[in-house]
Amino acid sequence: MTTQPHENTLEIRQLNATLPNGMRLLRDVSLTLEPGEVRALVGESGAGKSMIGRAVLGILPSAVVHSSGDILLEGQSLNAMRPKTRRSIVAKMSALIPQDPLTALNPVRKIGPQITDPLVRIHRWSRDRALKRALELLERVHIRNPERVMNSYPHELSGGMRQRILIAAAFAPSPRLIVADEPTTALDVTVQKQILKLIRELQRETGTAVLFVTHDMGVVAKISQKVTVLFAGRVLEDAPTEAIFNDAAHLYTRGLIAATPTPNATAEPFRPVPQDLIAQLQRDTQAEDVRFYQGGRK
Ligand SMILES: Nc1ncnc2c1ncn2[C@@H]1O[C@H](COP(=O)(O)OP(=O)(O)OP(=O)(O)O)[C@@H](O)[C@H]1O
Repeated sequence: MTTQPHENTLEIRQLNATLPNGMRLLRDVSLTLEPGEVRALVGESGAGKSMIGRAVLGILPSAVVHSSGDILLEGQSLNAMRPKTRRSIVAKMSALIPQDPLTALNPVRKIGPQITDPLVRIHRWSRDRALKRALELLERVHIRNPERVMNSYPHELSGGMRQRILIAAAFAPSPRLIVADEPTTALDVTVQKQILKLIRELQRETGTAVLFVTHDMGVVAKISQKVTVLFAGRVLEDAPTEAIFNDAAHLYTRGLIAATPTPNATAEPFRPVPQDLIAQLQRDTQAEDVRFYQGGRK
């Protein structure tokens, strides 16, 4: 079966997510992700980065109500689908590399079936094919003695190894889209570098489009071609990574870049994003909320 190439692997159109108390977590978020592209979602804690990733994967917290917007995977509107179809399409086309590899793995199951089961259940592969692919991917992510690791429980492995396993599991079915949600945050600095390198290499080899959630502009520079900068669930800036670093349009983006610690000793010292800028953005956000609710949108 041949499939038509689509311009965008992912398209998010004016996505809003609101809590029942009216708090807006996502405000008209729109973005696109082309095949083979890495887009970083960046912003400080609480900006809504993970919420976007979760919305795409259909795993928003139950407290969140969607108020409007749509998500398209290879041109197919997820809103237009029945929930069961939507879940099946999303599971077949996408995968998650989570922040915390320990909680993402089932502690009482061996590693092997945790990689192979989704390949059999969701992708309808034979057990043999799934096993072969799991071993191949474990080798690719530099796991020594993959047979032994497949037979181990998560607690028998280091945090770095567990994250390699989740990367192998995410790439195993060759998904069109991967959401990587701060995949290096829970790891120590040297392991972080290796994991980032591995995701970059696998992404380039497979051409999988990646939505990469991070708060770290250093990571943004290393991994992405495009960047969406978020503040309080709102897109402040959307631009190619090079443009963001050379000539960011928004003061907040410049603040984030200046606030990134650098190993270069001659660089300017670390400066947090100025408080008056944050306060101004918070006022803008509140004013926007007033307009939103006065306009009768819910
Ligand atoms: N389960 C939940 N129920 C209700 N609100 C939530 C829930 N999880 C997160 N939120 C709220 O949604 C907003 C966005 O959270 P989100 O996790 O997307 O932020 P983030 O940018 O990924 O930040 P971080 O880097 O801290 O993970 C925050 O205001 C947060 O308090």
